[in-house]
Amino acid sequence: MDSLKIAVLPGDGVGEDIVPDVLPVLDRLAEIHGSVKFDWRRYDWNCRYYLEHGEMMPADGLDQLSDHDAIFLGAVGDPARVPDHISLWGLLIKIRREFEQVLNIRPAKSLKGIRSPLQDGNSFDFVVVRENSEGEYSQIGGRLGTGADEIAVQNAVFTRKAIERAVRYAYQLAASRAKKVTAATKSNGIIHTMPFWDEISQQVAQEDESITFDLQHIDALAANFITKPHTYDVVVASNLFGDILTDMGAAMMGSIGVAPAANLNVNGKWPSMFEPVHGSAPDIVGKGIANPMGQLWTAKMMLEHLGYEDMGEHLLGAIEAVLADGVKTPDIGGTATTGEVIAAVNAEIGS
Ligand SMILES: NC(=O)C1=CN([C@@H]2O[C@H](COP(=O)(O)OP(=O)(O)OC[C@H]3O[C@@H](n4cnc5c(N)ncnc54)[C@H](O)[C@@H]3O)[C@@H](O)[C@H]2O)C=CC1
Ligand SMILES: CC(=O)C(=O)O
Ligand SMILES: [K+]
Ligand SMILES: [Mn+2]
Repeated sequence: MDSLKIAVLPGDGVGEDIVPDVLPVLDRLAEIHGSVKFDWRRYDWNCRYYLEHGEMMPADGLDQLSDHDAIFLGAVGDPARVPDHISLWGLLIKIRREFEQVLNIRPAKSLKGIRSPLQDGNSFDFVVVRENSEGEYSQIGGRLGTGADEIAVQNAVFTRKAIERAVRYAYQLAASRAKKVTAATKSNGIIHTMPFWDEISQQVAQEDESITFDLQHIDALAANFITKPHTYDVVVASNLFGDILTDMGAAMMGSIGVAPAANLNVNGKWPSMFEPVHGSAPDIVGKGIANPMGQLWTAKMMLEHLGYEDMGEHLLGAIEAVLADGVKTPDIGGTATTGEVIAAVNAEIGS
């Protein structure tokens, strides 16, 4: 039997409320399928660790993580105690960068049992491919001066290699879906990087004419998400645009608590990392009402990535059945607790 060595990082906030309780569901799924078992290795690296040690993870933290089949993470951030740029860049973004998890794949679709805030919210199904290694999230820049003359400069970095990689991945994905790729741009306002993005994505688009390709300015695209969400299949976007569009996708589904994500390493050198779209939700932490669906659906993406598609489908089926049954946390209109939703998914999985 295969054994999968998975690094488990609950992280902060609701990550700690959800992640540990999701693992037994996956163990049960593995037991039923009989072809694999999980070897969970927990790492409690988070803002508490930072306050004790002055860093978000040990100096050899990445070394320790490198030796796993995947990383299963909750969320990072405790903004009342540690500035976000320190906590996120010290753990989450550090792992994404150092492990070359260059793509962040974030599906969104209408789900039975959840009411979308959209008027036309019952028939959308799209995936955002977010460039995850560069773009607007760069460490290049700085601050200068004081008082009224104080300034800050932040440089965005775009490379041909990363743009081609993201658009090609979007194309591959679209080929197995509705054969449509939309690239998010803003070349009418950002005059160096975004025309570069447009040019390269159009070049990649020319390689495969079986896919419909469209460039849309991010402002119009955001509006279209609201008014005609069913017109999207695969959306490819820079790091910042993809970050924003995927919180929108989550909201369109009914709550950020249900949205999953995969940070993919595509060169096979390091593990990929699976974490839901949401953050640590400090406003609801410890109340037992955090929605675990996003973390569960994220687990489905991890299983799929590791080659256990059947287990992933089984899990997603159970998630959808529980939603349709109305076992829901308050963010999606229910009264169930985190634990009750997880128990319902566990029961739905069968034995
Ligand atoms: N990938 C990550 O680890 C991310 C971390 N963060 C960090 O998380 C902290 C909070 O950030 P926010 O901007 O407030 O975003 P957030 O995603 O944590 O919360 C936004 C809103 O969604 C709700 N929410 C989030 N997850 C939920 C769940 N599972 N069930 C029900 N409701 C849920 C929260 O209660 C809040 O009202 C910050 O430190 C931020 O930097 C934010 C986004 C992503
Ligand atoms: C940090 C953040 O907001 C994200 O990765 O989605
Ligand atoms: K997260
Ligand atoms: Mn985000």
